[in-house]
Amino acid sequence: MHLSELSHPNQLHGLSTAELEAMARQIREKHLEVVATSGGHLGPGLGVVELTLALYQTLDLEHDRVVWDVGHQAYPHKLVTGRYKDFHTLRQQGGVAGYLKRSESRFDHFGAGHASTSISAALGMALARDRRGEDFKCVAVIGDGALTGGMALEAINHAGHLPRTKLLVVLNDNDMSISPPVGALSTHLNRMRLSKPVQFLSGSAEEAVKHLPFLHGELPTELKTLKESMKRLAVPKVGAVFEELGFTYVGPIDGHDIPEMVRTFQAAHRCEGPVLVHVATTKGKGYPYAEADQVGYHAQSAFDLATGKAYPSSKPKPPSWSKVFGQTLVKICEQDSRVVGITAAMATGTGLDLLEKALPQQYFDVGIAEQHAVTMAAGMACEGLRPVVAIYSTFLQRAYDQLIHDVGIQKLPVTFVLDRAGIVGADGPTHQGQYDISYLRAVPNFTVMAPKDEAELQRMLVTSIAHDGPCAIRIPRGEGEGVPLMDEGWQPLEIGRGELLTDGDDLLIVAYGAMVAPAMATAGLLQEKGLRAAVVNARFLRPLDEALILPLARRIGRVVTMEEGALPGGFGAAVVESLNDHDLPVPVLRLGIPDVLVDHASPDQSKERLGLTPSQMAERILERFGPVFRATVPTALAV
Ligand SMILES: Cc1ncc(C[n+]2csc(CCOP(=O)(O)OP(=O)(O)O)c2C)c(N)n1
Ligand SMILES: CC(=O)[C@@H](O)[C@H](O)COP(=O)(O)O
Ligand SMILES: [Mg+2]
Repeated sequence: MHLSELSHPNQLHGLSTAELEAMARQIREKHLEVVATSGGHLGPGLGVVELTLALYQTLDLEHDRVVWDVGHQAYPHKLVTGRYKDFHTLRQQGGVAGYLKRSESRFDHFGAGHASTSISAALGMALARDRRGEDFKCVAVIGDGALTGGMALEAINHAGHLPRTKLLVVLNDNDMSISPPVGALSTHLNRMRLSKPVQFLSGSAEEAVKHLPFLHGELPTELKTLKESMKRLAVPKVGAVFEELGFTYVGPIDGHDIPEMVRTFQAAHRCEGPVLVHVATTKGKGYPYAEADQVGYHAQSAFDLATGKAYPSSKPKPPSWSKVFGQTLVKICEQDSRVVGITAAMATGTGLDLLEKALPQQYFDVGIAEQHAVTMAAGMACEGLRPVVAIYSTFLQRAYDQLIHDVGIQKLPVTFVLDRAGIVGADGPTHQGQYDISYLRAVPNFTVMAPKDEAELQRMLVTSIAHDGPCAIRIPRGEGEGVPLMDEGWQPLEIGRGELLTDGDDLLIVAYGAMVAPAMATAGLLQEKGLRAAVVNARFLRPLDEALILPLARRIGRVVTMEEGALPGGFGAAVVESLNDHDLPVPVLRLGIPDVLVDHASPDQSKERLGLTPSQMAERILERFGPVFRATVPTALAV
């Protein structure tokens, strides 16, 4: 059977190993073709092709549940659950999502995108199953990176305490997070995988004796048993950690050996209580470039399959916000040894890999552990360090209590750089940096700011590090505005002071962060209609520059706010509240992300859909204030 004929994963039942291996080749081919064409996560899915086929051959997906952790590795899952023909639309507007999505398929039993949630969800399903007296398998497939997330360990702690709750946890151990994994757990997992006895006992025993004629290429049962018992005795049992926590541990087994996995999963399904099957895989398996550069091929934009290289961009791009942040922080750390950079397993994404290379002693990667990162930074700040925590806006959501409880209330000098703040695009709703303006507004003692461009980012960084209290700076995904940058000597900003970029009497536009450039473009379009708008770069959400904004609002009488964030509780709401608190009944048009989920699409497509392009914003302004403009600005709109 060809992959394209598969409409239900149960069609995998009864296929021979050879047929499954042929299917594996077809999955890899499709996976590579689509990701090379439109970008996406490459290495993770290539590593779980055989795992997916073997696991699904032992499950009845009409009844059983499978929860994939993160879901970035689940392209093979999508290809064997009826989405082969649409797979070319991966991560495109209206197309197949890049993560599991309950609304996309009945085989997507739980959505994700953020790591370390799968065991909790699968355990919840198992407990519900038992309460309802039903009988289906519940399986969580979690990576070694995601296993470093606190939630995963919380779930293991709970599941291991329920000896009669059947649950299968498949640990996909490819010895990689996005970067090489960090932490004691990862070292422990590796001890089993890499120890000499297991290496000897794994494949080499068969190889060593296969040529002996009387063995006919087979390892005699006695030697197999001996091998197994030696394996179990000769190396520290990595399973002890899980077995002491109440799990039956099996492994590590070869995650590319379909028959071995089928046998093991079938045996695991017969076990009572929680079972953990430790599967050793290779991230990027089957594509040499991805195997050789597992960090670089975790995720890729469109690339040439033959060379593995990204297509050259048509015109030179300015450095990304993340790169400017990373480079600037290196310079600051060189001049001030109190300053340290902290990432939660996102060194390359945040630009902190530059600090790791330049000043490793001032760099910390805590693994996928955002809560720990925040509170560790708080502890560092108590002892005189100036920690800079770089976490994506969406992933920082996971450490909200730590922001309040450990940093804000104690007013500790920690700087947070929220990368990917705003619309990120193809990663969709779980990854949009949509909520940080709202969720930071209420956190006590925080100074919250957003730069209009990379030069202002540099100034905000030095301002934050010098400030004796917590600060948060949000920056968007992708390349910056391309403004000239200084190498050092950045002038700190006055906390709470915005800037008037251009004055005008017909309208006041107050823009925040990455919306300042679009605000200026919108003002330009309005000027073509005879309208002169004042534009303020707010710079600060907290404290808001009321001394600048309120007199302008009072004089002009019409306000538009612009933010690349959720409108509920966002920047515009802060301006409205300020006007209200000062009894200024000035009409405000708030432009931003309404109370909706922003699905996967390109950032430009999403902005178009949300009415956030300069031309759309100009139209919306004219629609809202048109009558007033006609009455008070006769020359306006006449053009
Ligand atoms: C809470 C959270 N923090 C960070 C990330 C970013 N992230 C996506 S995949 C990944 C690495 C996951 O490693 P692993 O679970 O081993 O999966 P692999 O990529 O190796 O298949 C990280 C850090 C995330 N998705 N969720
Ligand atoms: C799966 C995951 O969460 C990360 O790989 C994320 O997709 C990275 O996002 P960026 O591509 O914006 O760094
Ligand atoms: Mg991994």
